[in-house]
Amino acid sequence: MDIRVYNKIADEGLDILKNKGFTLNETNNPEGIILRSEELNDLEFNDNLVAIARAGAGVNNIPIQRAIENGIVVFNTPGANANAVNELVFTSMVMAIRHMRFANQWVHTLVGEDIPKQVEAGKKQFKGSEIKGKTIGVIGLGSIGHMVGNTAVKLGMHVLGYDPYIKEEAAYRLDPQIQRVTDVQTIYQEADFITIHVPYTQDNHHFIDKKAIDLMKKETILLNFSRAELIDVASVIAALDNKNLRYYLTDFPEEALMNRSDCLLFPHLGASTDEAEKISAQMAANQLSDFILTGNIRYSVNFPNVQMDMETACRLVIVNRNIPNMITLLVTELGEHQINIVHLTNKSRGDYAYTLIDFDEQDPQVLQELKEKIDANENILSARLIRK
Ligand SMILES: NC(=O)c1ccc[n+]([C@@H]2O[C@H](COP(=O)([O-])OP(=O)(O)OC[C@H]3O[C@@H](n4cnc5c(N)ncnc54)[C@H](O)[C@@H]3O)[C@@H](O)[C@H]2O)c1
Ligand SMILES: O=C(O)[C@H](O)COP(=O)(O)O
Repeated sequence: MDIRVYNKIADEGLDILKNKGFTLNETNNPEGIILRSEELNDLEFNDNLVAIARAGAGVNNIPIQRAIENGIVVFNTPGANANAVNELVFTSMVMAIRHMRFANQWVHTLVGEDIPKQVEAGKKQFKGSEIKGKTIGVIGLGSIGHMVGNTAVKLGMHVLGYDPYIKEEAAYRLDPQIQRVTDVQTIYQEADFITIHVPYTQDNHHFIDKKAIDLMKKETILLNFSRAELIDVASVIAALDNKNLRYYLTDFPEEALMNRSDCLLFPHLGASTDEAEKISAQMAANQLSDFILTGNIRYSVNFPNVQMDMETACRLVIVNRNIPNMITLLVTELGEHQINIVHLTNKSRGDYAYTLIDFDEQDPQVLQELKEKIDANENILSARLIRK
């Protein structure tokens, strides 16, 4: 069993894979892929590939729809790097309004034995302001956004939160002082800081565009630690130029933003901490290896959670279209091969469904015939046999 590793995945995750008997990067036909931000949208899937695990949150670098059609399960690691991003968001806000970039640069220019005196004389040029008492608008209240909102409350900010798709468990985690708004325009019109924490999809390209920026208060500070494509940078630059926006703080630099005193640019550092890299790699490795070894699914972005203890000699793992009669078809096929089903579970999500069937048949010829029969059905997107 081989896993293709892209990007710098923490050793703690790779060790999990090795300890479970996987090899890393040894073949051109791996069963699984583990990655961070590697762009895979044009990747041609190899025959053995059954799963892709993203050690991190964003999956816009993975061709999810094409993966589904090939029966490939895609995972991410919700929440694993949320605190790292949360801390960077507030660091960047304080850096901006306390002029820390320029203050630090200035101090490094000082020479002579009277530096303390020069510091006291020169510090007035860097007088800043505080975030306490200001209003922050948080767009997206998931793993990162809810933490940002809660931290902002603790720092004495007034928090407006917007997330029409928030999951119930995320809503429970929100500090009650966060004011939920049902219209994102309220955030544009009222916030001093606006930070966006939503996944990038084709539907929300330039989520924050000229129209949105035109609604913002003069001197708003805009933060983007989610994805470059969520924000129309040309409109950001125009608003910075005419002082309608005060600062743009982002993890996604591009040429047009370079060398501006009103931008703080970071090299996509949100998740780059020892802690986040370790937890993300461990979660991704566990999800990927469990799926390959048992068929169980946790935290997939394109399939439902499915967990069933494997107590039999053999398990059939099926990805199929979510249409009538699929279970009947599978059960009939097993019956025709005189196979007695011990456990069966089936869950669907949208147009696709996932089925695990446990039984004790071990005759390789019978199993091979069964798999070929099932594979031949056009509504079965993938079929796999796992032996204990
Ligand atoms: N800079 C970094 O290094 C870094 C690190 C982690 C995540 N990210 C980015 O941040 C994104 C969010 O991460 P997360 O872990 O919080 O994800 P998440 O899935 O936990 O939360 C996303 C939230 O956005 C909400 N949402 C979706 N569409 C929305 C819309 N149109 N309007 C308002 N809310 C909407 C969802 O309901 C969900 O609550 C990731 O997809 C990734 O692109 C960047
Ligand atoms: O979506 C994410 O998790 C972040 O953008 C982190 O990306 P990285 O793992 O490449 O640092």
